[in-house]
Amino acid sequence: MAERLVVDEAADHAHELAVGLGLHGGGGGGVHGSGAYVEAANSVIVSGRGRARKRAPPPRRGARLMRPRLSGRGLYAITDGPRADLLDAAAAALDGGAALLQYRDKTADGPRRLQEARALARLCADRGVPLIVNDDVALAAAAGAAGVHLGEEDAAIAEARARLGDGAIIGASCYDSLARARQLAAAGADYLAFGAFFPSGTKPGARRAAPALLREARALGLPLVAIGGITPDNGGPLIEAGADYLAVIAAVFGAADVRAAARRFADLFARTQPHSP
Ligand SMILES: Cc1ncc(COP(=O)(O)OP(=O)(O)O)c(N)n1
Ligand SMILES: Cc1ncsc1CCOP(=O)(O)O
Ligand SMILES: [Mg+2]
Repeated sequence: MAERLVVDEAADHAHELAVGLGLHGGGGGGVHGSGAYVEAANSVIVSGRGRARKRAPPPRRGARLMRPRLSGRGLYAITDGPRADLLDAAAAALDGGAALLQYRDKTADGPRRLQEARALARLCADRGVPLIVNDDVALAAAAGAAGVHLGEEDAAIAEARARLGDGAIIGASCYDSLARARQLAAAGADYLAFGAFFPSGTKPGARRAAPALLREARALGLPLVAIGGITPDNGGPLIEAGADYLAVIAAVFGAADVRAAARRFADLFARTQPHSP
């Protein structure tokens, strides 16, 4: 236990170092590191710097190092495609209290996507909020994002983990399937996303899921994300059912006042708790 605390202390110190050195694209909010971050944590332990007092034993093969990569709850704001004011809109969502940000841009404009993803990664690092890139593992790596979100048409978790490292946040779409959620949890997903829970103008053809699925998925022990047509007015029951994060596009980035829209979700989380099973 004492050794575990030493590891955690060293990790905190190394996190600051890694962010300061620009080694860590995301960070804060309970996220623990990229590959560089984990290496930095270990070097702190080995060199005896900071408050580290004793060298920790090497982690068991396959064991998760230190704390989970994602903890907490709140709004998971997802960008809504090309827009001239992307950075300002993203900053407003963070000002409003978004706990996670996803860069989702389905265009094939590689140079613009790279430039935007890098700018968002810097913004998020400054705010201590993880940036997740949708679909594109290579873009997440090139931008220095905290992680990637993968659906059924995207790369496998193992491929993303190999490319992004042990500290990356890898989220996975489970749609309406608990069986798929079990598989993805076993494959190393850091959060499980379900939905769509409501009709979505952003993705009209999205498969639908029912809130009871969230209640069942709690047993998997990973953070749960709900997506699809979510607003501050309909999101409460999803939190009560077990959603740690509400992933939202239109009700945040389609709002005239993005900051105020994000704030309404932050307020919803502040006043809503999960129901016990
Ligand atoms: C948090 C979150 N959950 C689900 C999705 C959807 O992913 P996917 O099914 O791959 O669909 P696209 O977003 O790629 O159209 C998501 N992006 N984020
Ligand atoms: C990407 C995605 N996957 C299922 S629904 C959806 C879109 C969510 O956007 P909105 O919050 O605008 O319904
Ligand atoms: Mg996808």
